Amino acid sequence: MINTGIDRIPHKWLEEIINLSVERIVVVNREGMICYINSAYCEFLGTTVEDATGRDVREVIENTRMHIVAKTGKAELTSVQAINGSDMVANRYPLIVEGELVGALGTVMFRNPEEWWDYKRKIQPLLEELKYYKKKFENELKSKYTFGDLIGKSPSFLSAKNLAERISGSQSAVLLLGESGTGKELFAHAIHDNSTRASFPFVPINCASIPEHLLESELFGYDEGAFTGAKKGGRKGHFQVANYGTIFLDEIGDMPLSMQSKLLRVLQEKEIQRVGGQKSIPVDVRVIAATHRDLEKMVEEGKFRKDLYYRLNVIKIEIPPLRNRKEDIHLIANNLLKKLEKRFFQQGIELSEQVIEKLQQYTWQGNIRELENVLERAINVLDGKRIELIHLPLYLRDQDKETDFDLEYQVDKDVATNHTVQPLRKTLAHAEKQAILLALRETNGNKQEAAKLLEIGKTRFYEKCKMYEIK
Ligand SMILES: Nc1ncnc2c1ncn2[C@@H]1O[C@H](COP(=O)(O)OP(=O)(O)OP(=O)(O)O)[C@@H](O)[C@H]1O
Repeated sequence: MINTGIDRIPHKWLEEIINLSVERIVVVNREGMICYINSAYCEFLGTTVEDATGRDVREVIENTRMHIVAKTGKAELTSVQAINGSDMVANRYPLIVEGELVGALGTVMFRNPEEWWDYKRKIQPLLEELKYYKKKFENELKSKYTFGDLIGKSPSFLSAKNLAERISGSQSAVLLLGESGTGKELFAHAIHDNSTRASFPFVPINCASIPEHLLESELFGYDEGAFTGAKKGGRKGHFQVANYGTIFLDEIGDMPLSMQSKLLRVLQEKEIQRVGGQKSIPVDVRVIAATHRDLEKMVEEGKFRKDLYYRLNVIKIEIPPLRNRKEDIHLIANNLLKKLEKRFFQQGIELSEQVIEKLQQYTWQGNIRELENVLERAINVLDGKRIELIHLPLYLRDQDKETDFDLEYQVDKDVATNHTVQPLRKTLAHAEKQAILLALRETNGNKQEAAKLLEIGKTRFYEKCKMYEIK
């Protein structure tokens, strides 16, 4: 046998050596009976060495796992154990002598109570801060709106809302279409909230706001050393964070083509690969995508992948613009006022009849977001409780002047309500295409007749048909 030198240490030194190396120590046999426990540990536990020795460790130490380590032979290092209302850090080692598991040895870190208090004083605020951010992070990953928050009673809005409610439980992808500010994000929150995934994360991403070169690592994460500046240990991407939950890809129409193919692969394979990583990581995520762009047209123009469009467009929900549901304006305005009252610590603010009328006349290019801004501005300049015309921005107040202009430059009602101002070139092209289609309809597809109706030559007519891709 190798002489380790321990034999040369006088026996009565041993206990002091142990006590100096670790303040609190306990040794149990395979049955979990305490063979040895030092007085410092006993003092901390509020017992005595005489009382504790020979007893089952579970009777002496709260939340202990020493009896388990004595059986499994597997060490448990730096595990947090609550004793006497404090979180202690315990190390538990299997005691193996001559190759045989004979029990376990446990130590509790910190050499004396002062050290523990000192540690606690330094660490406790950090733990609390960590807890606070953890909670905040978890809350941020929860859906913040329910279907109850989606205000509107107009048939077109209700049909979108009912469809969204009906398909919430499904696992299929959803595509939300609608102008900016119509409430696409609200719909996505509500769908997640009403789904079986509600207790898992809801992760909203704005594809337009992330620089192209970062999008992949943001969505799929990266491994350590993937690029200069990559964090040690790598980082999870949004898809991994959203596991078992829902990812909301807002402004999907702004996703670069190169990224579209990567997204398509993830949707098909249901697994991701981190940037710089080799491993495929399975993910179970429902995708809700949204855009204000005309995706079909983008597909035609080769700006959006057709296969990805079909993947995302399993359930399409179109949210109508505010100007097409004027009957909802008053209702939504009142609802927004209630929210704003809370923010501004006010109560009982109301809209005058003329204001309601003005709000209903306006075309709301920015939809509900614009309405929200108009009301917030009004509250800021309000003296009493009633929002009057004077509290509205000039462009809204002076709609009468617009009416004068309307009288002078009479615009068809249909054009005024359904069309936004486009570059003249685009508007003319649109009108020309419509005129050709109308003529062809009138003549049952006879091109010569149609050209005659339009009073243009045959060659020009064929050229234009080619240009507008009319067969
Ligand atoms: N039906 C609704 N009832 C009440 N408030 C709504 C409704 N729809 C939208 N809002 C409010 O309007 C604002 C804009 O909504 P949201 O961000 O969901 O629109 P969006 O279509 O996603 O816009 P963007 O395309 O610009 O991202 C939000 O403040 C939201 O609370």
